[in-house]
Amino acid sequence: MATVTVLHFSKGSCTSAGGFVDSEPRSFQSRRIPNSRNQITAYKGLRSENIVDSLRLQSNAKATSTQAKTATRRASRRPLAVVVCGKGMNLVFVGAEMAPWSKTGGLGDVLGGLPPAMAANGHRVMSIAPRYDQYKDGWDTSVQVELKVGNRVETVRFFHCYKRGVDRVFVDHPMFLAKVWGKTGGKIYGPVTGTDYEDNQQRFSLFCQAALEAPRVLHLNNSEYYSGPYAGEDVVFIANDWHTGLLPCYLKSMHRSRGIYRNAKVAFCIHNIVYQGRFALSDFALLNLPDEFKSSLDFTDGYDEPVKGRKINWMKAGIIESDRVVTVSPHYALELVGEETGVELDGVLRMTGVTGIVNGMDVSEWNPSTDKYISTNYDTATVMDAKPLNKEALQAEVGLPVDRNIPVIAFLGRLEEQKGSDIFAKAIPEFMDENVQVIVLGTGKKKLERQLAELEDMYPDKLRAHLKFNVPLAHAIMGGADLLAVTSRFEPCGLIQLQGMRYGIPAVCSTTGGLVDTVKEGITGFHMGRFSANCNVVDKEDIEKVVKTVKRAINVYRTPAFAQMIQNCMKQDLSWKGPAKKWEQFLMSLGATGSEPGIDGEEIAPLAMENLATP
Ligand SMILES: Nc1ncnc2c1ncn2[C@@H]1O[C@H](COP(=O)(O)OP(=O)(O)O[C@H]2O[C@H](CO)[C@@H](O)[C@H](O)[C@H]2O)[C@@H](O)[C@H]1O
Repeated sequence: MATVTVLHFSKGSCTSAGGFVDSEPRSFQSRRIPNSRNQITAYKGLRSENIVDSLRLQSNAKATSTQAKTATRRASRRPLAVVVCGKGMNLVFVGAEMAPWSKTGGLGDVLGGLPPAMAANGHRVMSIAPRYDQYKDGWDTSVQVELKVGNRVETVRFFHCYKRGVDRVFVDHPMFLAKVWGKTGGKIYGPVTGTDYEDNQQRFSLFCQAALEAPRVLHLNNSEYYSGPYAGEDVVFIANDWHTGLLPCYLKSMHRSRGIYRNAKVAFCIHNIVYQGRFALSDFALLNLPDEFKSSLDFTDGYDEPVKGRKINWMKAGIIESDRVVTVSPHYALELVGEETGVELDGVLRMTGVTGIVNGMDVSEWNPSTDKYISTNYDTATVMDAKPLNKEALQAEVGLPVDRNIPVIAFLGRLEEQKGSDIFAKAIPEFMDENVQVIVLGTGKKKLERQLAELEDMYPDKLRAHLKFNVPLAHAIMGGADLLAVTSRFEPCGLIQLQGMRYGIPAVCSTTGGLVDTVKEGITGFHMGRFSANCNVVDKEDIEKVVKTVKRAINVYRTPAFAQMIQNCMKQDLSWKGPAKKWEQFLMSLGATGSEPGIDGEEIAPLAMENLATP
């Protein structure tokens, strides 16, 4: 029996079964030609007959004559040579968050950063998220589809922009925009953190269905190398977390049964197994799925929430109905199949298997040498001079005594049991006799926020608790802090420690999930050991682990070895480049028709405002 607390989502109310309305499928298989600066180099290497072949295929798909003429002109200008790049894949990422447009945490970061890295490697990439605000860079495509949700027919409209080589698609419906109005840090899933919208099942049922329509109905011509709808037989969908768990079910029941997406594949990515989308069994009728899918959703646990007894479980369906399952670090993949840590889906995951690929991070948004939120920019050569200046600026900004010689420990993240902010809070009084300052930036459960606010009252000259979602302050903390406390009970990958290392901050971290894969003891951080996964209590031994390791880190801070650790942290390539290659291998293994490897591209450098955390 797993001991991790599982959070449940509230149930919806409508009941009915039915189909959906759509437009005719279009068969289209373009020759994918890379589209970044580096990829243009590869394009030069294409033989002209490949390009002509590409044109013929494009024209089948109603590509415009202008495109054809342009490409012919290009082909005639470029030398003939051997083909140096693969054909790539048609990838469609689907997720409830997509930074910088929407983000409550790491899910948004991954949907923001991985797709451009895949595009840089020569794949044609779309990523789809709900439209939670009137994004000024998201244009109305005027394309609408009607979808059945519960017993209603709903109209969704697609908005779009093309950035960093990716078609970003936003699904527009009042269930998203009117509920959230841009407050994506806190209102994507419910009116306040920890409370869910009553109609979350209808919202995400609609979203999954819309995401399956987008590649088919949108005729996108933003890339100079790709055009037309994505949907041939070779689309690979990457569904992320429970909100997209029904995507493979709808693909089979609504599309494949009608001869569409026959060879399309779905990979299901688990960012956090604790959120599974468990609802009352009777809600199955809301989902417009044939009975044959009932067993994939059917789930029994020992909890009374949201109802006693049998339930449906969206994540379970995502795992079972997808072609392959992947998660965000190899160590977490091992934990997922463990009885104590698989949160009651370990048995299912042992059957399906799960691959672990460690996340990358957005090295453009998080770049100490260009970061506009820190007072003194720096790199590996200048970090030792710049850090003290940034620390002083940070201390002044948060209202702590300004002293460059005091080590500053930061804690940044959602204030939830997963992140162990309660363990950290209990440990703080035990090391406050040290000459140290603590800065917390986080928002989350009120109980946990209060706990930190009380500590600020206790230590007005040593601790600040900023209970907000504040991107500029997050950057300023990375620029000025010395140590990063990551006290997670479990951590699938963790992006905080990657961001910290990029800014020369060794992590003081628990030994779990992706923290095992990304933080090396004595080299890039300090490991505390594994904590109890029981979210209902704070284990005394875990408090001691935090205290002991924080004190150990403070002692190293005062030695030359710490300077070496800063260098070790900063010299790593933490970008999406390496993970994107692993993702390519993984997605190739799904065997979608026509899939070929891409090229060795560089991450497409963000231009202008594309990479800022708020659109
Ligand atoms: N108060 C605040 N103000 C400003 N920015 C804030 C903030 N609190 C958090 N952030 C930002 O939100 C992101 C949090 O990412 P994490 O990966 O650490 O956690 P999360 O648990 O949300 O993600 C889940 O998904 C990701 C992606 O797969 C996994 O890495 C992770 O382990 C898993 O739990 C970071 O970019 C961080 O800077």
